[in-house]
Amino acid sequence: MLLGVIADDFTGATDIAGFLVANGMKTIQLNGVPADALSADADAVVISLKSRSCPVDQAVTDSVAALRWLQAAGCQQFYFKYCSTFDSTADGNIGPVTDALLAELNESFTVICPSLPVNGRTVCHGNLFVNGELLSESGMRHHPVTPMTDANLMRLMNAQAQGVSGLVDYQTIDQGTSAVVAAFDQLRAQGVQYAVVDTLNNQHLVTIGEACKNLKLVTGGSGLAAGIARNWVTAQSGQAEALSTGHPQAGKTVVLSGSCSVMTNKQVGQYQRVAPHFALDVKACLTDDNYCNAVCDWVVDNLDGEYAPMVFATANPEMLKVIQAEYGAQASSLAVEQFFSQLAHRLREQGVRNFIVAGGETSGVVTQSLGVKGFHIGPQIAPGVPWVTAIDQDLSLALKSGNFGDESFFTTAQGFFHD
Ligand SMILES: Nc1ncnc2c1ncn2[C@@H]1O[C@H](COP(=O)(O)OP(=O)(O)O)[C@@H](O)[C@H]1O
Ligand SMILES: O=C(O)[C@@H](O)C(=O)COP(=O)(O)O
Repeated sequence: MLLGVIADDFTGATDIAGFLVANGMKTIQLNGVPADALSADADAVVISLKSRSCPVDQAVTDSVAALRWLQAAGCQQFYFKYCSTFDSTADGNIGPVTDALLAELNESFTVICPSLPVNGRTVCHGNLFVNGELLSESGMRHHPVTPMTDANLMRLMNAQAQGVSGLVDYQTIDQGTSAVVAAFDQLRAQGVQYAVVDTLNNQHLVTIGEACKNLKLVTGGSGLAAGIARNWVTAQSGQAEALSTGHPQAGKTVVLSGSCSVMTNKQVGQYQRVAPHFALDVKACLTDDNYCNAVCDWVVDNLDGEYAPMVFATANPEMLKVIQAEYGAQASSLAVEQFFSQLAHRLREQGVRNFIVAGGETSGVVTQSLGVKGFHIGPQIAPGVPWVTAIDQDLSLALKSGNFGDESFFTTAQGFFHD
């Protein structure tokens, strides 16, 4: 085992696992920290946690446990994967988890690299942009759990973490790997622990990846995975083998959407035109004990059409504001998550074998409730969203991060089925 990845949510984990496979590393994804050692033929192991929005102590404990497991598995470099839109406000978990991982590794320096240019996430002068808009002016400012109202990564890290952030700007990165390594050395000498790295394009990620070769810990979105994988890939890349084990089979399929992102709103809107759909009533999730059975029956009645039925909680910012004002932001999002968790479990009992899920937290609860231990990684439906197949059950999932994929994502995903 070469590379160990600790991902702070489940869509994030499949996102980076997909990029590692695409860049030639045989990769396996494990849901949570396994109780035992693993004898798998893999170059990289991705452990998915649900640590993005949980209490900070739990995020630290779970992340350190994952690190220790990966060390015991023989990994030589470690990658803390978080969201390409950071998804972590001033009191978020990225800073404390980074500090704890550095301390555990006896290290004092790492990079902060959320960028993913293929999906429009870039960093310029330390500010994170989403499709050319500042993060704080993008749809992410309305996120139900982590509303991002600051785009400056140094400021966010300084608020969350114990240490100090510095910047490696894009002019330095344009100068190539040795200039970036020299900038890291200079920041280290100034007492900086976290180097925020500007990234405008994929070439920058390759340069940053090379410059990170000797860092025990790197942190970032999935974009940096391509650069890091290059440092490890050997002639016997396992891409084709890994892709075939992760391919989905035709079978009963459902779409569950618990994301309220701008792109998921568009995807849900488009899919409603062609497929049976059911809009969740948050009040019923909170108050009606029989609601889940009723929705489950509706899904089962609609499984035989051309396209899979969709159950969605997805709401636009105005609708979300009304719901949150009435029931509370935390209570309503929890009720929706619990609903999807129960529904997924019941649908599995009804023979559903393919789950297309939109939303990181939503994917986390669905995967946990299905009791999947880990995944083989299959083909990418869209950048950052591969089909994955359970290592221990006859079950495939497409775990879509809120803002990933294009408008026809849900139909495109169903075009991958083998008989
Ligand atoms: N209609 C709704 N009302 C309140 N909360 C909602 C609603 N729809 C979704 N949510 C909650 O919003 C959160 C969305 O987060 P997540 O699933 O991670 O999506 P994303 O990938 O877009 O961040 C979840 O906690 C979900 O339960
Ligand atoms: O890095 C990303 O953008 C994704 O991998 C990711 O973490 C997405 O999180 P959600 O938007 O909560 O799905």
